[in-house]
Amino acid sequence: MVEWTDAERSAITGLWGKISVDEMGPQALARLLIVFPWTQRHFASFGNLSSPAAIMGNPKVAAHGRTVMGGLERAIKNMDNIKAAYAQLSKLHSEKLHVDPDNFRLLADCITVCVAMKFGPSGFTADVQEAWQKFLAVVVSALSRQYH
Ligand code: HEM
Repeated sequence: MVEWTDAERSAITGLWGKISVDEMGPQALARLLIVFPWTQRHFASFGNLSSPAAIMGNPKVAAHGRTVMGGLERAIKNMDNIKAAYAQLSKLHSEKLHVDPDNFRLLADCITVCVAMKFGPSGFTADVQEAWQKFLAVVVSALSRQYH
């Protein structure tokens, strides 16, 4: 079981409170598809992904970015049992969507880059970064749990 200090909890929930899912979700998913183009193969039904501009302007990318980022709310609300909170979502990504679990970490890193750019060094301090990356590592591990 993951232990959180009070300082980590407040850093994570404080940062989450400032994050706009509608802004960060589309940015992070677009960044994933641009920087790691092999991830595009899961989104063949999304239409035009032929260039960074096409990806950033694609409304289906934006909508799914909001879905994925909104999915983090579940972990925020279940910080003491993230594994159970994501059991179904892990099964979906493994058994139905066949997403390679390495990609979870790539998306987590894209989210962190977008958040760091948004809040800068004064908002995204070293302490906040450490707690946030621990949080995303737990999310990634929980999502990878149902793979075998
Ligand atoms: C932080 C990591 C991730 C989270 C929290 C997450 C969350 C979600 C959520 C909440 C859904 C909607 C599930 C539903 O409709 O019941 C979803 C669907 C999906 N996810 Fe993820 N996801 C993550 C990473 C990824 C990655 C890395 C990929 C592929 C590279 C991916 C591919 C998909 C696909 C293809 C769908 C279905 C899209 C559709 O057809 O509507 N996910 N994900």
